[in-house]
Amino acid sequence: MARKKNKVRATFRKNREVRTRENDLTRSYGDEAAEDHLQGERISGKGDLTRKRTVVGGELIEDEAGEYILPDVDTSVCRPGRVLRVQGLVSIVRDDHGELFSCATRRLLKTLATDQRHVVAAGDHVWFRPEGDGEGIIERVEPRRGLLSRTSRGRRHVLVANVDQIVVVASAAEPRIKPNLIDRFLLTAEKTEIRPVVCINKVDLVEPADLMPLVGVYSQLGYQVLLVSATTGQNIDQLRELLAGRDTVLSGQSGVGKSSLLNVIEPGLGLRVQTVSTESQKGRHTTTTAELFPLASGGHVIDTPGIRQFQLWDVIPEEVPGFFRELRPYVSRCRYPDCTHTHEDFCAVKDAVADGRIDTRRYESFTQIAAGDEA
Ligand SMILES: Nc1nc2c(ncn2[C@@H]2O[C@H](COP(=O)(O)OP(=O)(O)OP(=O)(O)O)[C@@H](O)[C@H]2O)c(=O)[nH]1
Ligand SMILES: [Zn+2]
Repeated sequence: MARKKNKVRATFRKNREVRTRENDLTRSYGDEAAEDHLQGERISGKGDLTRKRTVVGGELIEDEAGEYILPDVDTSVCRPGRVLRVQGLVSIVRDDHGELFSCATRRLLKTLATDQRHVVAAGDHVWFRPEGDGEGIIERVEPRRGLLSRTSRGRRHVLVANVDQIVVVASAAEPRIKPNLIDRFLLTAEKTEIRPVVCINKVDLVEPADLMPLVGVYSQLGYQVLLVSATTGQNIDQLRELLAGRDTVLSGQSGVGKSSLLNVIEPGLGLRVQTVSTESQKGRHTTTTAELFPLASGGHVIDTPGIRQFQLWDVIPEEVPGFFRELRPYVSRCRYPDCTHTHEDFCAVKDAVADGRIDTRRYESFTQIAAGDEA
């Protein structure tokens, strides 16, 4: 019988130990579980390192050495799958052949979730035990990366896991292009550390040359920029290629053409996307149930109204400079360690703006966001 046992080595670093452990556990079981683990048994190790051993339901989840042990899975009966969406206690899991299963979650894993939140999130890679009739039991959740989450009542709720990229969609016209809004979307993408791509749609409505200065700024910052038109099909192949085999969140202001782009990339998919949007009209800003839509080319697009508009991530003013790529090299060179880079003298950021090393418009975006101004 094939048994699969995985050990994920937790990296310990002085001072960052607790955070690192939180991240490690978060990747695997979600934040709520992580919080509980951290309240668990602690054993002092060398220096200021603190180590603990966690046992849940009689099963060892983590040993003193910080080895994180995933539950055993009997691979002769269990199958790998992907969670497309979570509906209450049921997760819709798609196996490698595209077959769908309504899965409950094994009790051991549930122990790791606390009160309201499910331990399984949309996008999770799982091992599940098929139980016939399109049903199954999730036995194990693989470690996560690329998380989109939301904080509610002081807890982080994972909306979707294992996202590869965020495509920030803007439109060249109707609605007119709003660079500051692109910056806001990029900032939230930077916060998640998921690769952002800028996609400007409706280029059929403008002179391409008019977009070049803006495209130049983003390209220089290292962002990939695509100029497309859902109407004429311009560069749609490029966008299709970008989505193939990856898990992508499409976000952007309402009306920029996200649904239209998905429709031309994959007819039929758009229809389903429409259904989701219509269903969620009632609670437009509160619906956060993420759903993965498999693409014929492999990969998925992830759609939820909340994620589309990107209103879920709160950013505190002090972290804003870190999310502007071009500001990062300068922030540590200001005279005052708590420099806000707005009104201070001897500010390396302002100096860089003054002599053109930082784009003025981007700097203005930065000051607006850091001041907490509405878009
Ligand atoms: N001229 C032009 N119009 C487009 C293009 N793409 C979409 N549109 C139009 O823009 C409008 C909005 O498109 P949608 O696809 O609904 O926009 P959306 O971003 O999905 O909007 P939400 O669902 O509200 O988030 C529709 O009337 C489309 O026909 C394009 O490339 N060129
Ligand atoms: Zn400064």
